[in-house]
Amino acid sequence: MSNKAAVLVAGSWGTALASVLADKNMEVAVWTRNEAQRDEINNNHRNDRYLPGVDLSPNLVATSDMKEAVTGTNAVVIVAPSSAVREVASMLKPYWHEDMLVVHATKGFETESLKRISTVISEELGCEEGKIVVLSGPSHAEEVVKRCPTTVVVASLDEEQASRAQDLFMNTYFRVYTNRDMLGVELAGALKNIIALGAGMSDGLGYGDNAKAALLTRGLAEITRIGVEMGANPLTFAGLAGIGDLVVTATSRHSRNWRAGFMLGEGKSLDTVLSSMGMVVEGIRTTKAAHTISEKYQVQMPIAHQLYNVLFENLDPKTAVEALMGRDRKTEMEVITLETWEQWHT
Ligand SMILES: NC(=O)c1ccc[n+]([C@@H]2O[C@H](COP(=O)([O-])OP(=O)(O)OC[C@H]3O[C@@H](n4cnc5c(N)ncnc54)[C@H](O)[C@@H]3O)[C@@H](O)[C@H]2O)c1
Ligand SMILES: O=P(O)(O)OC[C@H](O)CO
Repeated sequence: MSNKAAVLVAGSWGTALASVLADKNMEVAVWTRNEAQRDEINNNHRNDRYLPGVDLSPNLVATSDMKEAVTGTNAVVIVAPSSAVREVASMLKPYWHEDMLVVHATKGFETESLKRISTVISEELGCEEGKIVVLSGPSHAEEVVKRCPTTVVVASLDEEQASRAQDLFMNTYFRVYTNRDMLGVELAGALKNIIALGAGMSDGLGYGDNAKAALLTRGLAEITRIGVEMGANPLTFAGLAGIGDLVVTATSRHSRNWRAGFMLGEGKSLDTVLSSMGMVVEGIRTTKAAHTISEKYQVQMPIAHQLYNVLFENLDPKTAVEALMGRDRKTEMEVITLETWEQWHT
């Protein structure tokens, strides 16, 4: 692999992943459409809007020219918001070649088509889905740039591509595991943001740790239920991309999803919340996607359903909690067992 990597785009997570690579003494080109941001990175080694107060490595160079960003590299990392992935991948297309490792670190779906991000990228590049790797797991950009110990998972339909991605990113503070279940890793990374919104909302309403533990546990149950129905391995949801990322997102003030939920719980409107964030809150689009997916697969996702009502049907958050607490009596053991999953897949 060449010693140069390209990262498309320069938001919080793109800049943090670029820093991981720069710490491995790689030459890293970060592509951004924003020329002021490009100049700030190149002249001041800062990206203050997205990572305030962080000094970036001089190995990290920004450019607004896609050709310049990706020329001379066979490792490209796409870290655009889900709403922009198709557009960014289409800009990469003229420079894509068979030997290029393409890793994406976006957590969401293409809302209109309900496609996963790896599908969107492979469609735009005109390549097999096995050429794409997803990187996911519990990882706040703010902690990665401080070199706090962090573990993530990379998954691909092609294990060799996943190993290449593991080699690319692994360093002393950034530990990378592989996983063969790309579908499960992508679903877990996207869907946990809904539960993080709900956990923030619960905190904003003034509810306590009992409520949050309930949301995390039952949230994981509904993520696993839909994931297994769609063909994912249930064990993926017990791993870094599942419970790991759910915990880090739903319990941390770094999380934009948790913060947005908190403000909604305090009674702020969705418009007010969005205009004050200034960064992507993927859980909002993902709640819409999950609402449609749960209907399509006829799988109950009660927490996502109530979040949908709060976000898009003006339901008062407190009433949403009452609706969740007042559901029909259930047994806890409805989550599909590994045995059942294996029977379905043999
Ligand atoms: N921030 C984190 O800690 C973190 C960690 C893991 C995964 N992620 C995921 O990474 C993805 C990106 O999140 P982020 O935190 O970097 O977002 P961000 O809000 O910090 O930055 C988004 C960037 O995308 C750019 N952008 C938006 N639309 C664009 C377009 N059409 N063309 C080109 N650039 C465009 C913006 O200008 C901005 O620089 C999300 O899916 C998120 O869930 C984030
Ligand atoms: O800040 P959030 O809520 O987008 O979450 C960031 C990451 O997904 C945490 O792993």
